[in-house]
Amino acid sequence: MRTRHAVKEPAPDDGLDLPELAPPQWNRHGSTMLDSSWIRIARHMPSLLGRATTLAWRSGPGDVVATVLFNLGSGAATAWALVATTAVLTELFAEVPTPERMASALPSLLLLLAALVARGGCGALAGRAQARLEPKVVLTAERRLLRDATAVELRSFDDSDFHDHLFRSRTRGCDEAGALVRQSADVLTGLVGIVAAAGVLSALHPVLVPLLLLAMVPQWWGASASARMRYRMLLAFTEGHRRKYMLEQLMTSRDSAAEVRSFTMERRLLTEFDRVARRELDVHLGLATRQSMVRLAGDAAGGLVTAGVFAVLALLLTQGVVPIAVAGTAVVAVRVAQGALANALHAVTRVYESGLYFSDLVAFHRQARSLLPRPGLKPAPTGFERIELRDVTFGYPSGEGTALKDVTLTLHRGRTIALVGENGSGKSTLAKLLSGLYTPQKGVVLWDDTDLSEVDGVSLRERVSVIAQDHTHWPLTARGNTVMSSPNDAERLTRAATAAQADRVVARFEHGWETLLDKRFLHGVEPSGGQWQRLAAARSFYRGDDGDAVPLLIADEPTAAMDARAEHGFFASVHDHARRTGAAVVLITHRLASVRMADHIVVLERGRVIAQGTHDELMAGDGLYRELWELQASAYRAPSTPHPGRP
Ligand SMILES: Nc1ncnc2c1ncn2[C@@H]1O[C@H](COP(=O)(O)OP(=O)(O)OP(=O)(O)O)[C@@H](O)[C@H]1O
Repeated sequence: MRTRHAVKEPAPDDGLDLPELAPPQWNRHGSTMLDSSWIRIARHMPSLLGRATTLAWRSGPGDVVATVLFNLGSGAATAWALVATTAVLTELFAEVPTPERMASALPSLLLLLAALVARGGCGALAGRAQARLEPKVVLTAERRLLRDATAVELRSFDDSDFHDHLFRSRTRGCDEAGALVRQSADVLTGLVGIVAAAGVLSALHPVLVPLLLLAMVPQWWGASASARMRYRMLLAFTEGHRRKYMLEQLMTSRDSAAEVRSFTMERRLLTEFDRVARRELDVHLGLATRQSMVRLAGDAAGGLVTAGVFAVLALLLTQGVVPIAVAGTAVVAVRVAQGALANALHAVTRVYESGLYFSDLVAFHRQARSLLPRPGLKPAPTGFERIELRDVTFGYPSGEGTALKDVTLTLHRGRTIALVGENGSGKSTLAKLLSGLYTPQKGVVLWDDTDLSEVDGVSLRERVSVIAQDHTHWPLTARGNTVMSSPNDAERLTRAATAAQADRVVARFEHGWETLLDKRFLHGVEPSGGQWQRLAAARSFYRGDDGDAVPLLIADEPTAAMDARAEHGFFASVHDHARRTGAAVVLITHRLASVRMADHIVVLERGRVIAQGTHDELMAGDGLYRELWELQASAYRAPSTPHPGRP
């Protein structure tokens, strides 16, 4: 019988029919820009220009001074050129024979030429200073972002708010800081041009200034319409672009290449791509028509108003209100001012837009400041005889409920403690608290009598060696991946590599320890999962092999990808490490056969310690540990069943 709500099975060449995407972080201010009025933009302008100046001053004060001075110089040269134009026209229209007119106009002509050269030179030098300033500003913003991102406490990365701010700042904030400064300088350039034209015209005849303002109205309208058009276009294209990007990634990336083929997804992906691309093309064509209509209307309005302004000038001329030379200069000034205004208006909208994205960066810095470790903490103790957790409770900022609840246990120097429990029971969280990456919300972690919440995190982490469950594949050589930030020592490297059996991995690399472990580099190689794990284990043995300086070694699922021989060797090395260095070792693993060797075993369930003791003690009871142990052991003890169909 058919169910009423049967799900339609896609045909193999149907697209993927992806649902609506969440709004992209990098374009989150697009709709704000679409709805912003000039009044709103003008209200924000002083503070944005102030911010741009401060930012620019911090990054390159010399270039800021040069930008301002050369822009002012360019404005002065524009005014000078307009005055010289009037003088040239006055001489040319004088009622004297032509050779005499030419001769007397020559000095003014030379002055005009000099003014134009000066204007061009100042413009070029201002442009150079601006071009130098932008990358410096971006660099300052990037450095500050990276400094804050690496300085904040680890828990910040579990906070989705912090993530959003960091992502937005990284993807657009820094570049927009540079754009904010560049566009602010463009606003200055445009304003200087307008002021120069208006100043000269008001000196020539006051009636010319309102005429100039009138001639600028179509520019204003054109700038508003084209800015709105631009944002509408960006918004309309965003969704399609992102879908196309996602599909392109799936079809071209190395990670998905094998599955695209194994599950024969090629046709469905291409069909979906075509569908999205066709929709995007339709939007594009529709917008192109509307854009040309707006441009046509803008040009027509601009032409009409400019013709009107010239008609008024002609009237003033015939009435004898302004002489012909002044009218000629006014025509030039109107063109200069219109050009400057168009540039300034475009720059103003971009300053506003960049300012919105830059505000994300400012918000990130503000948040990062509140997430820095407390200042004035004391250095970590050099060692301990025992580590004690008393009633420790911990919950992740973005997690639901608590990951650890009222955990109390003790670790001793030179002994191995194993944490066991089902997925999500809190083992890794407990390891992170022990390694000083997180601090509990309730209860204390003590190294002898020192409460770790009173200890500087960096100095504490220098005393702990960790093999993380999701260890990082560093884009470094095999040596770099093992030594990390410790001093390079050949004997120590050999010891660590032997303990983790990473020496056999390295022996197979053509360049030995100098082999780059990243395929993105020339001659780089990609180790297998198990080879990476051996290297990660060597990394922690290396760090731990530092006399008494590193008294705690934590291994979280260190052998999940290792073969049976490597796994056995690793656990033997861990116990040997504890005996040899006197360090306390915390071991997290689901392979209970390896746990048996631990001096003490702690069983966790839903964030609570439900049992602890030695293997024999726990096996004597009837709890979770015994149940899990029996399950694993029975898999090995089960008699082999013949394969159906085989004799
Ligand atoms: N970064 C995080 N943000 C929010 N919740 C988290 C985070 N990491 C872990 N948790 C939650 O904390 C609880 C304990 O997780 P934890 O990783 O400590 O378990 P585990 O015992 O190590 O599990 P596994 O055996 O699968 O590695 C789980 O409910 C998990 O969903």
